[in-house]
Amino acid sequence: MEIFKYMKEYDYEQLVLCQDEQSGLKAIIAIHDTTLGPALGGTRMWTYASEEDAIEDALRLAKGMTYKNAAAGLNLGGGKTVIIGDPKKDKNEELFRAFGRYIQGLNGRYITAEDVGTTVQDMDLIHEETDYVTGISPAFGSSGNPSPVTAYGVYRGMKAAAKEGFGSDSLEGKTIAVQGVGNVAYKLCRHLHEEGAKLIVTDINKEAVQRAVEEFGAEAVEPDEIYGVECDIYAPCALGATINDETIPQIKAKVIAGAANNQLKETRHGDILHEKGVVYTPDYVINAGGVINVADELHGYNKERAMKRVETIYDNLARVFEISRRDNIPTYKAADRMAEERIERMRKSRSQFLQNGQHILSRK
Ligand SMILES: NC(=O)c1ccc[n+]([C@@H]2O[C@H](COP(=O)([O-])OP(=O)(O)OC[C@H]3O[C@@H](n4cnc5c(N)ncnc54)[C@H](O)[C@@H]3O)[C@@H](O)[C@H]2O)c1
Ligand SMILES: CC(C)C[C@H](N)C(=O)O
Repeated sequence: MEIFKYMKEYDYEQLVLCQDEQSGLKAIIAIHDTTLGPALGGTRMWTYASEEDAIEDALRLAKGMTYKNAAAGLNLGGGKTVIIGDPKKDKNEELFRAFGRYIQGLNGRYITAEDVGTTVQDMDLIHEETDYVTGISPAFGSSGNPSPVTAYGVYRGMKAAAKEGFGSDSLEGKTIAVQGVGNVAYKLCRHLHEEGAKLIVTDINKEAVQRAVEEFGAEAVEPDEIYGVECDIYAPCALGATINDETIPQIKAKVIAGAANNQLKETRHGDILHEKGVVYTPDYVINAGGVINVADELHGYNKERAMKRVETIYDNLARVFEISRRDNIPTYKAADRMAEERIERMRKSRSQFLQNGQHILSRK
């Protein structure tokens, strides 16, 4: 991978490599765009096949956060971190504190939070060294684990997608295939079960599947069977790139709506879904509940205010579907257009009222 060429092509601002021998920290902080404000995005801890894979993941996820934050109406740019390591084996206090010092060194250009493989406890350790971390324990007056709020936002967004696909936003009696029943999807399944949906679930973690079977009466299938099941809605809630050349021919759902980031392997897969008449719900619009929730901490956390904003996911998606229908473009393009137009509008107006390029943290 030619890193500068890649960064130039997609307009990245900064890539920071952090190494600390003592703790074993190897982290990559990618900052995509700070036009709207400091870059906010979670920290993922994962075992990558190569350093190049890790860098590419950080870059892709950071760009996704630029679009997610812009589309959600937040005054925040996009960034993301990946820590190379096994979250089950390689975590220690020194590692997260060393990482916290690297974040502090960026002086507010990047603010972190949870992502796959990291927890509230990890954020509390990072907080020992920096203020530029959100999703820390409620004991600090913060919002805690963002996953339940992400799940609620996905649930509301799925209803907006159902309205587009089936003419009604009721999920009662709908069959929903859920891939991955981890932190977000477990809570999502609870909302869906309470509304009377039928659930088909899968996960590589058998205990997670068993919990969904026992608590929500879900039907369990093997991980590679989930794409082909008879269902109304497919909800990808594990990792990214599951909508691809192999899976699209198998998917029978009319609507795709789930929590995972970067669901389309390539943008052309969004074009194929559009041609097939499948309602694809852009991932970064539907899964913005968590970031909306942690972003509220920057103003002194107020749960009621945060949840009110999470409700806007329904209307944001209705707008995306409307643009897609009006201009006959795939929904992912409609969402990109909405986000890019906001960034461009703010880029122009900022020169009129924020001459120093100050961002919201400087007003704290
Ligand atoms: N947690 C949040 O607030 C949040 C916010 C926005 C987006 N997301 C995205 O939503 C997704 C889920 O996040 P999470 O916090 O629930 O993560 P998680 O790790 O708790 O859950 C993911 C689940 O997927 C399972 N899984 C992994 N590979 C699988 C496969 N091939 N087949 C079936 N199951 C598989 C895992 O075993 C795990 O149970 C991720 O893509 C994440 O980036 C999460
Ligand atoms: C809580 C957020 C800052 C990060 C979250 N993992 C996301 O992808 O949206």
